[in-house]
Amino acid sequence: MQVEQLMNEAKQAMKMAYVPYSKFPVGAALETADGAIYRGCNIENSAYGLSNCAERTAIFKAVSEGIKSFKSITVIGDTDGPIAPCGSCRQVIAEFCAPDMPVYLTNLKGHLQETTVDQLLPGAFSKEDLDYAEEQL
Ligand SMILES: O=c1ccn([C@H]2C[C@H](O)[C@@H](CO)O2)c(=O)[nH]1
Ligand SMILES: [Zn+2]
Repeated sequence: MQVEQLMNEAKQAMKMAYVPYSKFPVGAALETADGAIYRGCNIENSAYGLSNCAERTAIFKAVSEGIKSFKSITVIGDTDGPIAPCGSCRQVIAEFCAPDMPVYLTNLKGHLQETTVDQLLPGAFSKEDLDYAEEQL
């Protein structure tokens, strides 16, 4: 799918954000291997720490429906430059997406930064680390 279309999907998702505390809506559009789109928004809670980011909402929606193969993720917020995903989302993206998968970071001004999963979180802790430790037992 064209990046302009992905940005529009993410922008539509942003409208669904539940952000009474931060008033900072974020939207994400996760493109599956089959070309389907899972939208995600941030969903906050009065117990602030329970808030879920847009990126993780999109990924958890897809994974909960049995989809674990992805082509790209696009994230949008009303930031000065391209939005920066938080550390938790970088780790969750690294869990399900290939290191070379494109990540499109955007904002309402239309700025676009194309990066990759590995660039977002170099040296991510992963399942392979756990597998290795288990082999040593
Ligand atoms: O990439 C980002 C950055 C922030 N947030 C959310 C978390 C919280 O709801 C609000 C302010 O941090 O924005 C996201 O959803 N994605
Ligand atoms: Zn996050």
